[in-house]
Amino acid sequence: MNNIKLDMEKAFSFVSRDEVFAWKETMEKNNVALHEKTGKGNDFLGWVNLPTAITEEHLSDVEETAARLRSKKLDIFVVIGIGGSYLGAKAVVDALSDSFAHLKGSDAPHILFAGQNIGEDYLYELRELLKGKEYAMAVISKSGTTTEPALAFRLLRQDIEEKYGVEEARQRIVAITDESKGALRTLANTEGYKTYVIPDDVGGRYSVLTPVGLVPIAVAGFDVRALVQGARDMEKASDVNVPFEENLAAQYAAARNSLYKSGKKIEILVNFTPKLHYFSEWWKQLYGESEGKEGKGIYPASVDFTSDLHSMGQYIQEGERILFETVISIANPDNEVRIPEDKDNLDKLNYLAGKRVDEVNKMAELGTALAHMDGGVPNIRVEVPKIDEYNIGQLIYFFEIACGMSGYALEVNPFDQPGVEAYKKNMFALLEKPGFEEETKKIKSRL
Ligand SMILES: O=P(O)(O)OC[C@H]1O[C@](O)(CO)[C@@H](O)[C@@H]1O
Repeated sequence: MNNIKLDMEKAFSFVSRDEVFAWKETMEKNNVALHEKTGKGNDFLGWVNLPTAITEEHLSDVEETAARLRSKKLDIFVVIGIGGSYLGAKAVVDALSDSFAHLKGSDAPHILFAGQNIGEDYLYELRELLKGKEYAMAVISKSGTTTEPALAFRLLRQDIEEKYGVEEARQRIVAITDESKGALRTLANTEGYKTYVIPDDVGGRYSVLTPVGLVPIAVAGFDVRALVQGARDMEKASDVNVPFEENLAAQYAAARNSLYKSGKKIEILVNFTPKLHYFSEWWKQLYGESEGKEGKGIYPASVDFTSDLHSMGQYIQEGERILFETVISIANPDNEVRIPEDKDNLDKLNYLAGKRVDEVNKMAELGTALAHMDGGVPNIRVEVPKIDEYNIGQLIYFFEIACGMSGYALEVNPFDQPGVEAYKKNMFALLEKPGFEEETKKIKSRL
């Protein structure tokens, strides 16, 4: 079953339906290359069949770990990781959580993140907070050597061992990393932490349905089975035997490539609910790292509407005409709020009395799409019935498989990220990391 609807009508006045559908053969071929592992980066395609490959035992194991940790009556579960080892869990947990859960208190621990930045104040304040809280943590790094999470884990590991003692700390740390390589694997084996493996053939940005995402999402109290089921159903709906005319992910990949070729260099992922803010951050890494290389690629940006209509709205309406929008539209919010009558009507809102707030939001969405279209910004709409585990699982796989097909259409390897190394090399040289002596000399001569 496919719950997602794709509406490209408001893009078709910029690139015709025929132009988009002319990608049929290419996208079908690209989909086969992903499934048969014959294209570029084919050693990183473990995510393609991941949803259907996830076993019952694996899901039970993740749920047992989550239950064991939660039995410690945690206030906070800290997830240490960066990029793909952070954004998937953050996206799903934020989408599914009550916006004010941290102030309302609940049975589930609050999920906080570390190692996703090198902000000294952030780390200081987090450590101060944790002193007075019950907590446990997951440390997530595929390579096991990324500086940001390694640094955060070095600090937080010392703290947790000091607070609970080494033995109990071991019971409160889960390590999610490579099966055999990397410093984190070595440490986890030595310490006897509960560990999960990030498969070799699944890159960070495609790893949300591995334990990288599933463990934090389960600890937060969400239904990982429904999430995986949503992804499984989208895996089926995007399979190679599904023709382009019915394969929405292939159509989305085609539309964005048509728009790119027509000069629309920036894709803005738009939401109309703040719950999806981090879903856009996850999507940005997925598309940015996959496509932005060899001097090519659509630049993935994002906005939260209607908030950002009052900041970025001006540029989108009238700035440089290199933009298109992809709107994730949620058909039904979880809750109902009706606008009350007001006897004085000073705000002149009585014409809305009795209507749901979502009706106003939906008209803002439609009005924005029409205005932006009139202003030269094509609009693709991805409609999802509601935000829940199942539908988020569908969306995740939809964007992943579309990204693979789209990256191949750009003729890049969508599964590497060589450009990320440049900053690391300079940072290590500047920090005088052993082994970087030559680079240190060179970089210092530039300062
Ligand atoms: O899980 P790791 O190996 O710590 O990597 C984290 C992130 O760093 C990158 O390798 C580069 O940003 C991403 O691709 C990845 O998601």
